[in-house]
Amino acid sequence: MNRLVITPGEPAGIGPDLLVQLAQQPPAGAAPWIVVADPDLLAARARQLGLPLRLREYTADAAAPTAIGELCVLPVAATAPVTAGQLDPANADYVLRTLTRAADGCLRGEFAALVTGPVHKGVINDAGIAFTGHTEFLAARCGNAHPVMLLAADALRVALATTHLPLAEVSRAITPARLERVLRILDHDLRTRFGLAQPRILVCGLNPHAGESGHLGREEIDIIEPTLKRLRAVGLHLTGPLPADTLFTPRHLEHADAVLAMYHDQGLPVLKYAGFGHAVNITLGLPIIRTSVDHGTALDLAGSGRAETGSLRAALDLAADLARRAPVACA
Ligand SMILES: NC(=O)C1=CN([C@@H]2O[C@H](COP(=O)(O)OP(=O)(O)OC[C@H]3O[C@@H](n4cnc5c(N)ncnc54)[C@H](O)[C@@H]3O)[C@@H](O)[C@H]2O)C=CC1
Ligand SMILES: NCC(=O)COP(=O)(O)O
Repeated sequence: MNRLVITPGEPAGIGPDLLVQLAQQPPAGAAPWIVVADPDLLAARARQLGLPLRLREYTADAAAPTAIGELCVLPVAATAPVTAGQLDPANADYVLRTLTRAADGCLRGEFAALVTGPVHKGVINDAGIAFTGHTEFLAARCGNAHPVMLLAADALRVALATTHLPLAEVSRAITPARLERVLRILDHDLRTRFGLAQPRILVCGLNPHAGESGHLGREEIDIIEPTLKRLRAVGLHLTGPLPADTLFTPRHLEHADAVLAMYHDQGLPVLKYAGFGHAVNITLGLPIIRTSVDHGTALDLAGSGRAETGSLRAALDLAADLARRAPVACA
């Protein structure tokens, strides 16, 4: 079984556009893919974009590669009518039903990997559902796995010690236990999923100038350095903590396979500057393979035909590669 499953994400965003647009292109990668979505929504978005679309209903035992202009759809009905560009909390449960169906299919081996389109975290919360992101949602769905967010663009890979956390909570969350868990998962998954025999990981400090010997913060001295020392002793190849402002320069990066940033906006702006439009988000630490686009819902572009499919294609290609390369086993 090498089928990939895709969730378009927020129905008012560009996710449905990207699927309709992708259907017009030669198939991405060798693996067939199935979309979990409302067929009427996809047909309506295709009409709005003025693009031809044939929908074929998915059946578990007959998933041939999809022809140009066609999507293979596992139908899940939207809760409320969808207008491109207009969020509606009534469809928050629809978004989560598509994700749940796709993730559960991966967990039971029906699909080889999950590729997600962008969701709108705010509107799901507006519907009264606590939700910080796919990463945390999928970790919970996979039996409370510890997820590690990694974004990759060309040779640059940036992982995060914390995911969707308000900045005011980050320092408290950088504990020896969390850092050790994240670094072990990162090292393990770079070996098993990316085929790196001895991954070289650069670790950012948390504070300006990595704390300036304790004068600008003590997390480096009290938490990060001792954790790195302990993990080096068991064979992990770790450099740091390094000041984040100079770590992301060629002199350091040419000697690294991945960077561990302490929080979302320490690492991702650099990654997106380097590769927005073709970067891929990968969730490590799960018992399933999950890749995703590097961008959000882009409500301003939904239904316009101006959304670019580069990151979704890259996410599909990487998901197919990862599924071919390695069965998933957690650290
Ligand atoms: N994987 C996911 O589910 C992600 C979801 N989000 C969510 O998306 C929502 C909107 O986030 P923003 O910060 O506004 O980021 P955004 O990525 O949606 O938009 C930022 C800018 O990039 C443009 N853009 C985004 N994707 C594009 C594409 N494929 N082609 C051409 N231009 C594109 C947009 O038009 C906008 O100007 C938020 O609720 C956020 O949480 C954000 C990132 C990832
Ligand atoms: N900036 C990346 C991001 O927010 C992706 O979150 P997730 O929905 O993949 O957890």
